[in-house]
Amino acid sequence: MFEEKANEVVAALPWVKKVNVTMSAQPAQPVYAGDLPEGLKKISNIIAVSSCKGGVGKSTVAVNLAYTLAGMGARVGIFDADVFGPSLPNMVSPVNRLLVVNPESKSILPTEYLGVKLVSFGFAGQGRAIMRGPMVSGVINQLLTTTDWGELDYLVIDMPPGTGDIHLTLCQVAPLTAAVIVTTPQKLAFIDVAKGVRMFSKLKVPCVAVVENMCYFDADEKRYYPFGKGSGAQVVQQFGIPNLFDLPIRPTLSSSGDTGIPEVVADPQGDVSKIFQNLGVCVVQQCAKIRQQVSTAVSYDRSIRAIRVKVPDSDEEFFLHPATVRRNDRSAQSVDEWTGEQKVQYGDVPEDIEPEEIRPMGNYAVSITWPDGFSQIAPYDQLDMLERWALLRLFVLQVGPALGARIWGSSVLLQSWRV
Ligand SMILES: Nc1ncnc2c1ncn2[C@@H]1O[C@H](COP(=O)(O)OP(=O)(O)OP(=O)(O)O)[C@@H](O)[C@H]1O
Repeated sequence: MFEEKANEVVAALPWVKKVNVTMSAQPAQPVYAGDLPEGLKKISNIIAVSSCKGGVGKSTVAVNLAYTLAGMGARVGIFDADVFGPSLPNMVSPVNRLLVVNPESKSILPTEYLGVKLVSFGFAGQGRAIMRGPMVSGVINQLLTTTDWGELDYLVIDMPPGTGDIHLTLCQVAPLTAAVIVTTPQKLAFIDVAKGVRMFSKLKVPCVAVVENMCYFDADEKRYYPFGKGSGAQVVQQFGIPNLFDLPIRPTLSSSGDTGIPEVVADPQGDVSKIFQNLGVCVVQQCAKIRQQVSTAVSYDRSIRAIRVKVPDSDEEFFLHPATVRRNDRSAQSVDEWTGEQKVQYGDVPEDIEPEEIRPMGNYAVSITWPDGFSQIAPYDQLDMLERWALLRLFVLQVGPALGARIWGSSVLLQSWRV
């Protein structure tokens, strides 16, 4: 398309006699090429698809996301990190269902289906595994790092459910670019999402999207929400993750898990494929942003004991008092997720607390590590709100006690509403 268009536009110039278009692309370099295992060196982005509970559709999302990215022209691989119950072998139909080891380099060669490279314990010819934790970590480590993935734009990792050892192993071995969290709309699932975001925050991996799977189904010209409307808005507010995708319950999605043809391949024009297209675009954009480090710069200025926030795409910057930032943490450790009641009291946070480390979490938040080891996720929106709140307080102090007290009262209310 680009070639044709370039030809057409250039040929239309009156002084052009002949057009010769050469298409080339500069492959993106992996972010941390330094100490990486050989097999991972030529991978540009590694995306973890994760859920805290089993059976919520994580593998379905991972596989369909991978084939969507491949459909967009990217070079893609899928690593099924679930050693106990690998799902990948049922969801795709490669001709070769066994991984091959290159006798010279001793590296594993992935199998392939419709151009996507695939590695799963289910293709290792071992049957279902009965292994203890350290063995599992070892197997995963070996499978991931000794595979010769070649040049890939995206490696999608279908993580095992939960937030355990295997996740730590994976994050130590492979530099994850971003995570996509899959959940279902039940109220309780919010707590799972929170756990997942927190785990990835500790591992310094930004969560770029949440997929709420099995949200609704359509019947008798009506839309039904069998598990309730979900807690998407809460996810957006608390963690500042702007990208939420609702996937419906579809018999075709379920059967595609058994037929070996991903839904986005079987029905590329269907509704479900459109949702995956949007998810794919979101992942591509977020990865590009993460790589370019265009996120808001948040740093700690020790000389004035203030957290400096630089607003993206502008020269504007503002400063926040570290203790105020810590006191306004909205995580489960600080606020009761059910009642909204504040657990951390004002006096619990020392006035002179200083952050130990501030790291960007993609484009939406920073992760702040405090001296007591607590890792706080502070969405940029929240930091911005704290700045407004500080300005409001200044205004109250200036307008005098009587009017000030009334405005102060309403601003305290604002504060507790987390506007
Ligand atoms: N939106 C959906 N509509 C209908 N069926 C679905 C949908 N999403 C997933 N399923 C089905 O639900 C089952 C569980 O999905 P999947 O294997 O993707 O979940 P998982 O979270 O990866 O599970 P596990 O933890 O066991 O790996 C599969 O049979 C799948 O086909």
